[in-house]
Amino acid sequence: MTAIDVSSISKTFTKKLTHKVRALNDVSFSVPHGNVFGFIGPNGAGKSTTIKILMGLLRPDAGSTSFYGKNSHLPEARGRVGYLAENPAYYDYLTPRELLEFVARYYKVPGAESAGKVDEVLRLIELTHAADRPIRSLSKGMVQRIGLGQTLVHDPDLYILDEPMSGLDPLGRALVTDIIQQLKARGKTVFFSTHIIHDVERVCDDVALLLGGSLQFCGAVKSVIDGSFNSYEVVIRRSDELSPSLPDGVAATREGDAWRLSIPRDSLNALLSSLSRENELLSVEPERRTLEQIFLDLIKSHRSAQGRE
Ligand SMILES: Nc1ncnc2c1ncn2[C@@H]1O[C@H](COP(=O)(O)OP(=O)(O)OP(=O)(O)O)[C@@H](O)[C@H]1O
Repeated sequence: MTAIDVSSISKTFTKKLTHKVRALNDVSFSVPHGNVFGFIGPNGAGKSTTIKILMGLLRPDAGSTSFYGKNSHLPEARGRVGYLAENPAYYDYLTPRELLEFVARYYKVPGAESAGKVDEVLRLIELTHAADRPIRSLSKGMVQRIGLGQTLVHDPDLYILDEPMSGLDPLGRALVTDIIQQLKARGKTVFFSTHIIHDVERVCDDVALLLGGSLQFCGAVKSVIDGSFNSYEVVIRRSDELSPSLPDGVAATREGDAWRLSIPRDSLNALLSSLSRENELLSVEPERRTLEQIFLDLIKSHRSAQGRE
């Protein structure tokens, strides 16, 4: 079942009457139900514009979006969604408990369940101790956690979170990634935008990269990382000079009675048989790059291609 479908959306903003900004250019992707999906891209790539179109806060110039097969702008489609906006503003004289009770009433959570649900969410976002203090007296990170909390109150199937880790310290980020993992374990779908690619690598099944309003990549995180390596790290035991001598392109460092070699993928087979004849092989591992390194390279090559145009 497809939770989110984005089909060929485009959006151009007009600034100062004449200046046009093409924020999205024919973007399409879909998110299967039960998936944790990371939506990444540099500042101005079009992430928030996509999310606002999904939530019906902006109309696309072309294309369409749906939640579970229904136009995402319809109230019955949006009722299944918990949404965290990029820069949410709350009535700051309310307390976290009052705000969550308000959200529960808005989503018609039955009165008998509401108090228990609000307490559960306060516990989950670790704000029980501050539940009855006005929001204006809370830190930025606590307010960000309330933002996540208000998406959880009506227990929706789908979560659309615009930068849920923004403004959080490492403990706060770990809490958010933990909540996302709990949602996944309960069969929920989570779609979130972020600049923190490391968090995508930790929690996401799939990832999409948006650059300059166009989708550059969309696929499984595991396949990006598994497919990205182009060399192997080989460790051999040998306390004197290596034999046979190494060809160009192979880096070697000595560590005590072992040597650590970095061997290009296409030279591995040939070299491994001669190395193993004269040395004791300790390990052979692909030298994987992180998702961050892979995407930074993609972003840099996109920018240099744009510079050449
Ligand atoms: N209301 C608007 N009027 C004019 N231009 C806009 C408007 N909203 C967004 N833009 C422009 O559209 C482009 C995409 O912006 P968007 O906020 O979607 O990017 P983003 O990927 O979410 O960036 P960030 O990571 O900085 O939040 C940018 O060039 C931005 O200046």
